[in-house]
Amino acid sequence: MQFALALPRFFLSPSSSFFASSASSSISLFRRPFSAKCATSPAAMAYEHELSIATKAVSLACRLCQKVQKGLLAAETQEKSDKSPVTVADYGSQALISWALNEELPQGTFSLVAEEDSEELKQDQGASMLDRITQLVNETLALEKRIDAPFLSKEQVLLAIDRGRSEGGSVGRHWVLDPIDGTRGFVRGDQYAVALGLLDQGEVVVGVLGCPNLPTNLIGPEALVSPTESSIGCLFAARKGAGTTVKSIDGSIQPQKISVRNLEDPSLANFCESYESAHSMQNVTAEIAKILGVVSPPLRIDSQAKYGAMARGDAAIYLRFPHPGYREKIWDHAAGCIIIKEAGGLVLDAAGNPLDFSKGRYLDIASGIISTNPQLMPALLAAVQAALQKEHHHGERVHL
Ligand SMILES: Nc1ncnc2c1ncn2[C@@H]1O[C@H](COP(=O)(O)O)[C@@H](OP(=O)(O)O)[C@H]1O
Ligand SMILES: [Mg+2]
Ligand SMILES: [Mg+2]
Ligand SMILES: [Mg+2]
Repeated sequence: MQFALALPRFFLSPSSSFFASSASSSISLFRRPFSAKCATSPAAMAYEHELSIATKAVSLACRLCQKVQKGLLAAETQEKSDKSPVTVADYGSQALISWALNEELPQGTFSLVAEEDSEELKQDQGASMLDRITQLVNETLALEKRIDAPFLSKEQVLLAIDRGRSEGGSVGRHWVLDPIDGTRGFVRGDQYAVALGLLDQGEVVVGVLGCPNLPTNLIGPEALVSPTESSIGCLFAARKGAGTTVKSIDGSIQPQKISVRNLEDPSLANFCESYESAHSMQNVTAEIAKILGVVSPPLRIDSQAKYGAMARGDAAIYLRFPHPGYREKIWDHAAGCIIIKEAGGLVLDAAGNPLDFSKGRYLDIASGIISTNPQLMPALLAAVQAALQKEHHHGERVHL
């Protein structure tokens, strides 16, 4: 019988689970999932193992990113062909998460849709960057304090990064990774997120957002001023049907259930949007806010940290209206989308359709992504249509 081929490696040999030996409390979690996955498991158990390994992989990557952000040197940042920045931390985070998930999942089953690839690193000018990434990955793995901490070669690092080339789609399971979302914020010393999701048959069923610079206290207009109690670094986690939780990355705050703001009067709402004005048309978002009667100033933060912040009530509305021609990628929204949905919110395109993650690496939407609670959504959709009509009349190439 060829049974063993289908078994996860950690199941065949307990010591081969990377995470299991680093935290004794996790051992039982890592041995349970195989039976949970193969038996007809109750809905409450679905994706529990996947959420657990995703949380651990994202925590590991956050550690690497925090270390790099503290001492980022110019030599550690590159410009991609589309002029966007990429750093040693983007590559290191992708390598770590890809490697860790592949270790934990049944052999041959791991499919990853991720933002980065190793093309630039394989060029002559990428050699020193690859050395640094390999060093960072191994230093981070060693911090897990395993006696037999693995050591990855440069080739293994490149291989792990390039596992992210999957096209995703509507069949089977695909992990979706943005190793650093908001690289511009990361380089600026601001907000960024490590964003990992899991698609099953085209639907996002698990999402984890590590936001190492997000205060654990609320940051919206109703934030209580209690600076002594706030720590920095939040990890949001959601799985289908089980709600959304947030905990602190440093372990000082245990996971707590969170929900979006339960607000019905749009004039009392506030909204969040990109920090980078090039990523979203701020004249359109200002017009939408005006139509709704929103008076609070926008909360502008980089990355999917916006989705996390909204899921715990920092903002009641999320608005994103890229300039015409921009194509949204699934890794920029997959984790954030389930974190909002499981916190009771809705994420739609500007026409009111749910986001479809089953079409490959891109989201196939005409214009804009919006999010709020179900009570406010009808008024928001009406305001969006009115604002887009107005833009259209002013001659901007806005798709309606
Ligand atoms: N012109 C543009 N319009 C909209 N989004 C853009 C953009 N250029 C880059 N982005 C995306 O915006 C993401 C950051 O999100 P936000 O605007 O919410 O901070 C970037 O993720 P990366 O930083 O992972 O490349 C990138 O995918
Ligand atoms: Mg990028
Ligand atoms: Mg991104
Ligand atoms: Mg990125």
